[in-house]
Amino acid sequence: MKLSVGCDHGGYELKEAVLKHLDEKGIAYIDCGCHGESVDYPVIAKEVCSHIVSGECECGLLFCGTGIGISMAANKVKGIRAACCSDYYSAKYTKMHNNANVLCMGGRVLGPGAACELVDVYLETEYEGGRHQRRIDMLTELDNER
Ligand SMILES: O=C(CO)[C@H](O)[C@H](O)[C@H](O)COP(=O)(O)O
Repeated sequence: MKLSVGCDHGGYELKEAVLKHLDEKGIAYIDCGCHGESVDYPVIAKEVCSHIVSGECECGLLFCGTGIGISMAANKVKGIRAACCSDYYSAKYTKMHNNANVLCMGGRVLGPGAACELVDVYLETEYEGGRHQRRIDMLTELDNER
C-alpha cells in the first residue's frame, strides 16, 4: 500500500506527526508538501488526488487548519471521495460505507494522538460493498454529469 499525503500550513505539524507514525508502521507514502510555508490548499489537494486517480497511490491523507477546505478541493477532482473526519466512528465508516479514498483532518482541530488513531482505523477498515456500491455508483454518475 502506498499513500499520497499533503497539507497546507494549517495542517503541517499534524501531517509531520502522521508521517512519523506511518514511518514507524512501515507504510509507504509520497509527501506532496507543504513543508511549513504558507500555501493554498487547492494546489496540494490537486497533487495528492492526481496520485490516486492515476493509480500510483491507493488513497490519500490531507490536512489543513480544519480539514474542510482541503476536503472541498479534493472532492472537486473526478473520482475522489474525500471525507473530513475528526472522530473515530466517522473515519471507520467512511471507509466501510463510502469507500473514501482520501481522509482529511484539521491541524487546528485534532491532536497527533487522535489523528494517528483515525488514520489507523481508516487504513485497517475494509469497504463493505453490497448496497453501498449502488450509492457509490450514483456518486460516480454525479461526477460524470459535471
Ligand atoms: O480551508 C481551511 C478552512 O477550512 C483551512 O483551515 C485553511 O488551513 C485555513 O483557511 C488557512 O487559514 P490562514 O489564516 O491562511 O492560516
